Parts: sequence; C-alpha cells; structure tokens
Amino acid sequence: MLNTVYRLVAPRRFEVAFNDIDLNSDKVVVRPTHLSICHADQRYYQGTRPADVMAKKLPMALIHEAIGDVVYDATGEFKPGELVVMIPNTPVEKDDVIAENYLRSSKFRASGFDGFMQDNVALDRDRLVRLPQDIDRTVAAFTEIVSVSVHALRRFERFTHARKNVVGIWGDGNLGYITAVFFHYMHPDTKLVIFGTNEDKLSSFTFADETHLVWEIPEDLKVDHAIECVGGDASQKAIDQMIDIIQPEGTIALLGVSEYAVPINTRMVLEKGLHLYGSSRSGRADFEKTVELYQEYPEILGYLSNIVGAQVEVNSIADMTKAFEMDINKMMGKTIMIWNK
Ligand SMILES: NC(=O)C1=CN([C@@H]2O[C@H](COP(=O)(O)OP(=O)(O)OC[C@H]3O[C@@H](n4cnc5c(N)ncnc54)[C@H](OP(=O)(O)O)[C@@H]3O)[C@@H](O)[C@H]2O)C=CC1
Ligand SMILES: O=C(CO)[C@H](O)[C@H](O)COP(=O)(O)O
Ligand SMILES: [Zn+2]
Repeated sequence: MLNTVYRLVAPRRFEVAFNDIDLNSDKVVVRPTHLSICHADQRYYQGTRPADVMAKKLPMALIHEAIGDVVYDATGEFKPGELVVMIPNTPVEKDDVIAENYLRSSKFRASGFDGFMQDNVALDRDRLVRLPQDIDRTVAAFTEIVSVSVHALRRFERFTHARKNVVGIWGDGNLGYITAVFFHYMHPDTKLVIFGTNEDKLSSFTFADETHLVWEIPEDLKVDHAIECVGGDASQKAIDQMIDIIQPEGTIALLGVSEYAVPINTRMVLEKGLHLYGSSRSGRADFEKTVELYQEYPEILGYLSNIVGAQVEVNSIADMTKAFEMDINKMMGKTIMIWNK
C-alpha cells in the first residue's frame, strides 16, 4: 500500500516522502489520530542538537507520542477501528537483565527512524497496546511520556530504601507534573514536595503536599529521595540543589535530557553515599502498566487533562509547522496535533 511520510529534512522544514506498506506482512497498520509534541522533537525541529547529530538523524518523521485507529491486521488479532497507543521503542533482541529501552541495539521512533508523522504506520504487533474506546484522546495522545514517568517510578521502587517519608520532584513542567500525579497515587502516604520556578505552574500541583520556588526553600526542608524532571541547561542547578537537600543514602533519579555533560558535586555524592540513576524512555510493560493505572484510577485522566495545551487540526504541512511553532511559544502543557492526514 502506498503510504505518505512527513519527514523533517532540515530544521523547520517538513517534506512529503512515500513508502510502501506490505499488507501481507505480520505487521499491523495503524492510522495515527492524535500526536503530541515532545521536547525531543523540538530539539530536531529547531536544529538545536549538534550539527553532526542532525546530519545523522535527518531526514526523519518526528513524533514518538501518538495514538491511532487500527486500519488493517492480516491475522485478524486487531480489528479495524480499535484504538491503540503506539510504542516507539523497537527492540531487535531480548535480554534477561537489560530492559528493552536500554538495549543499545533498540531503535526508537523519531530518534533514528521514522516517527508517527505518517498517514499510516506499520508496526510489529507487540508495539501496540489497546486503549478504552471512550478514553479522552487528547490525553491519551501523550501516553508515551506518561509511560516514561511510570517506568521511572517502577525503578524508584527497585532502587530506593524503605524510608520514603519525604520525596522531592524538581521540575514544574509536563514531565514533573505527570510524574507527580502518578507518584501521589503510588505513594499516598509519602509527603510529596514539588520544586519549580513558576508560581502559576506550581499552583496546578494541587495534589502535592508542598510546592516551593527553588529560591524560597525552607532551611530545614530535607527529602529522603529526589526525582529530576528539568533537563537542559537548567538541570545543573537543580541537581546541585537536590544533592544539598537530600538525606544521606538517598536516591536521585535523573530524567531530564541535557545536550552536554552536566557538572555534578561528586564530593557530596560520596559524603552522603547517594545513589544516582538515569531513567529514559519506556518499554511495553510500562505502557501496559500505564493503561492499567488509567483504568484503576480514572481520576488520573482528569489530572492529566490539566496539561492538555493547544490542539491543532492538521490537514497540511503548513499546519504541522504551525503546531510546532505554537509549541515553542507555549506557556505550559502538551501541544496535541489532531491528525487529519
Ligand atoms: N527521560 C525521558 O525518557 C524523557 C525525558 N524528557 C526530558 O525531560 C525534561 C523536561 O521535559 P518537560 O517536562 O516536557 O519540559 P518542561 O519545559 O515542560 O519542564 C521543565 C520545567 O522545569 C522548570 N525548571 C527550570 N529550572 C528549574 C530548577 N532549577 N528546578 C526546578 N524546575 C526547574 C522549567 O521552568 P521554566 O520553563 O521556567 O524554565 C520547566 O517548567 C526535558 O529535558 C525532556 O527532554 C522528556 C520526556 C521523556
Ligand atoms: O523524549 C524522550 C522519550 O519520550 C527521550 O528523551 C528521547 O527519546 C531522547 O531521544 P534523543 O536521543 O533523540 O533526544
Ligand atoms: Zn519524549
């Protein structure tokens, strides 16, 4: 089947390309309906990654946060019209120790191979998880970043000691908000403190026990564990502050993406015996757990709807550009492309 792919060929320039989808293969064909823009997409769209990386990655369809309707499955396992979330991580091998999203051989959509900005996407069947037909699609569109938070919190369970009286999350943006919502449900008895830089954004964390502007933190406030959801140039200050505030033997989860190495106060990491661990992307099990939590706590979808930002009807390349440009200038929230392609 002839298929249209919308690839970024240079910063701020999308072009149409075509590929062929083999309907006799074992893959499932999905028509994307709702796509959500991530910081990672913007780094390519704006060309802010190093020139050699840009040259290696482009041309490439962007977007790794998307849902869609099944169009065709030769085996009949998936029925046309079923709503699914598409998993961008695509492993080529299995490992008993290393999770699929950490295997160096795994591919990741919109980071080395075509993302979901296509008329149709052909995926291996284990790269789909069914969603309830009545789910709010503008929220379900960013289930991938939600699965990243769920993945990080599952690692939090594995790597932290028993004392979880106070946990701090740094970052009052999308990832911080999503991680905080799920933390609140997964650890209702832990005091949850949010650290950010914007009063309005912090005010949306209504379920947190405390929120603080990072320049107004009470002297005596300590946390047992910390989760960093900042990234970029700002992450150094955030990590520094976490190391200062955390109790000895605490864990620090690093989720923010920084293009360049971030200096860390290793002397204090040693003195306090801290455990730092990275958490990136997610795998099938995290998506399944996310959909399970959506159904166990439906009110979570209500909280997540607070970060639905602009919804852009996309019927042309000009609309795609408009969505990305609006996303750059957004105050907060996730920009959703309603994909009418
Ligand atoms: N690990 C993974 O798999 C994933 C990682 N990410 C990464 O996570 C990072 C955050 O993503 P996202 O939430 O979408 O981005 P946002 O910009 O929405 O959130 C970052 C927030 O951190 C705030 N901030 C800045 N400095 C500090 C500070 N010192 N302490 C606390 N908060 C601070 C920013 O405020 P202000 O805007 O005022 O600067 C902003 O509100 C990005 O680097 C992104 O690439 C995203 C998805 C998945
Ligand atoms: O956003 C993310 C996952 O949701 C990751 O940060 C993103 O995939 C990193 O990719 P790249 O190395 O291409 O920046
Ligand atoms: Zn992302």
